[in-house]
Amino acid sequence: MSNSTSFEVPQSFSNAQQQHQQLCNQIQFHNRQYYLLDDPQISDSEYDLLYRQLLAIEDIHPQLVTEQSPSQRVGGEPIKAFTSVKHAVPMFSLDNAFNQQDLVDFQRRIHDRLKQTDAIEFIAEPKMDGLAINIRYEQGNLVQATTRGDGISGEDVTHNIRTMHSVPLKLNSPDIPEILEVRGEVFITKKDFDFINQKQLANGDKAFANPRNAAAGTLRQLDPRITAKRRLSLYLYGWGEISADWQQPDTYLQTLQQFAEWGLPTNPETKAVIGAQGMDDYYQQLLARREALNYEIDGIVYKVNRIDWHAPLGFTAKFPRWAIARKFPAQEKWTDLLGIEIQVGRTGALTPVARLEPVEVGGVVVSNATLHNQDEIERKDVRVGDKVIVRRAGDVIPEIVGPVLSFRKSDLPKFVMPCRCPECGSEVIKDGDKAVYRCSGGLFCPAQRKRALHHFVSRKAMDIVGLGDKLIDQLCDLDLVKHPDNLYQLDVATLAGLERMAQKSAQKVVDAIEISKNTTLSRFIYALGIPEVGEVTAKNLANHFLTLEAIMQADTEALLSVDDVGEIVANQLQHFFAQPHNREVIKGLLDAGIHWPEITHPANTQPTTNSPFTGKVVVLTGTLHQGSRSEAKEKLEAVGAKVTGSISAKTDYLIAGEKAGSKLSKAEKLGVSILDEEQFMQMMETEHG
Ligand SMILES: NC(=O)c1ccc[n+]([C@@H]2O[C@H](COP(=O)([O-])OP(=O)(O)OC[C@H]3O[C@@H](n4cnc5c(N)ncnc54)[C@H](O)[C@@H]3O)[C@@H](O)[C@H]2O)c1
Ligand SMILES: [Zn+2]
Repeated sequence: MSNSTSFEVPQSFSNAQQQHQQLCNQIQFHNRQYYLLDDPQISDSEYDLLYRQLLAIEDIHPQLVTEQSPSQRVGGEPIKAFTSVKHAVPMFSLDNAFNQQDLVDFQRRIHDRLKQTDAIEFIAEPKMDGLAINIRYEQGNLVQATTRGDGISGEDVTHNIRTMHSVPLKLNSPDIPEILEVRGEVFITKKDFDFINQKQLANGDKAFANPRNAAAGTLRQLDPRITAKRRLSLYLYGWGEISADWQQPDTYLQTLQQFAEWGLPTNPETKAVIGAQGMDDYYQQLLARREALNYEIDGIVYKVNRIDWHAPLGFTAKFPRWAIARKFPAQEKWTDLLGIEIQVGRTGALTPVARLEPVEVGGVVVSNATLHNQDEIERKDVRVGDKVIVRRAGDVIPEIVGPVLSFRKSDLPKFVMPCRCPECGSEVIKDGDKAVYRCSGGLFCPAQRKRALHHFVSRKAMDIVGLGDKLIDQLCDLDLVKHPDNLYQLDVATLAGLERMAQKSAQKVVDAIEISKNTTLSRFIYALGIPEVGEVTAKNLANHFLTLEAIMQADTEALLSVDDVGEIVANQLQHFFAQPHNREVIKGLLDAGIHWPEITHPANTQPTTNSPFTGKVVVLTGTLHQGSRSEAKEKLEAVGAKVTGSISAKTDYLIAGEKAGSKLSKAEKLGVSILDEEQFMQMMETEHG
């Protein structure tokens, strides 16, 4: 392994020796957890760091290298439950490269040893994140399959390998060597990994930390029926013992191609590349496609393609000198979950955000990650105080995969959503059956300020012309406006002082604000921006209750008797008006002079016509040719129809214009009467005339 990162190696021999011993102990412990128990206690990058420290010490103090050092041993000892099998040819690990310079050095070392100067041809393959297997065929029959183990002896897992559909039990070609050992990686696809983990959790079992772990846990099962269920995959990338009389092709790539022709699974991504530049091109190209592959890879493996060069290059205690693995930046790190903070969004939605002990993942330092909502936290069961797995794949925002449960020493309390908004102290309520929690202080909450104001001035609300989003943002940023009632205190001088505003435009805005004071009750209700209360509901409320006071005082029962108001809407209304802050702002608006004409003939309680649409629930969809949908809606409402946005069993008519889509099919399914535009016009006209 190359040492591109340098560590402080103690100069005094006795200090170095002491530190070396500590590292050996730590690494041996983690090797056991990882290779034998399939239960790692630290992330791979943390492990790699320990390992590189060990190498750095041994580099400066070579007398510390003994046969027992983890640097001289491959993997872990075979587990006792399986029969231990000595490999005919040892199974090695791979040297690691962490950057392009390491690959340049790798090629230079090969040049030196072979006394070559030309760019070397390598084969490049994805480094599958699974575990190594040796499969032995005799006279074309699969006779044994073994794990790598400590490289000298492995575990006999023939019973499990035989369950894999991709592994031929018999090779049928006439040119199969008497003895043929093929080597490759047993792995689990991303899809199968998710599937297995869901099953594990559903059965109350521990989820696997990563696909490698799942593959190892699955392959090292005593009961092959479990293995068979979990769908292992295999790609071959090498060989062990092969009968000496076999005419092996000259190159690595041709040998793999021969395996493929015999029906053995090999990775179609495998390619020949030239020199350090070729290695880098392949690396970059695969790194860019990493997410799209259906299996996890943790790097690229390069091997000298000419087989006759392998012997002169030879092996170290751990790996061949003719191969190297360039690691991808780690996508997953483990870190501490220090706290869960609540962010309030523009719509008042509360989002829990994990505060993390800062950790570098995939090249950026991550100290926060969204946990989305309460359901997500419960599903993942993350708790403050946990060690959590943070993942950042490609350019995707970092996410928390889950806790490392083996680290949870004591019972940590579960997370609960606060019942008050951290920004404004208003009550927090759950959004119907959705997993969203929302601050109910819509008019007052600083987090919701801009959005509340944009909505307040919009055309269908208070319709304040000239008060655009950008101007509102400026007013908020300068703290000139906090709540909608502050708009009515703005004067020309203040507005004229703002960016891109002149005396004349400022005067126009002030005039528009003044004009907006004369409004209707339904517009006013709509302008308040109460969640779930759209234009239609606002109109129905106004027509039903006639006054603002009545709406504000209405109890659930009264609210439910209004058209279009269900339990969710009733709940939102009550919570909204219960907030003292919201009431204050409403009072401020009325004090500023907002008024509306008294409602004497509410449209839908005293319909003036007897159209076939009177009292009917109607939905509009698709493109209409005679005027817009909102015009059609006005006409319908004028004859006492109730126009709603979605099809349900209560819908009486669907008016379907051109290019009607899902609403049309839903109406058909529910047996709702469907009218085209012409039929609709006819029905409207005949009754009017
Ligand atoms: N978290 C922990 O506690 C812990 C403990 C021990 C080891 N580890 C991790 O295990 C790794 C070291 O394990 P290792 O010794 O098995 O080495 P390795 O996984 O880095 O590389 C060797 C292995 O790569 C695999 N491989 C995949 N594709 C290959 C290809 N195309 N050609 C050849 N080989 C291919 C083979 O299984 C081979 O045995 C490191 O990533 C280390 O972080 C972690
Ligand atoms: Zn709030």
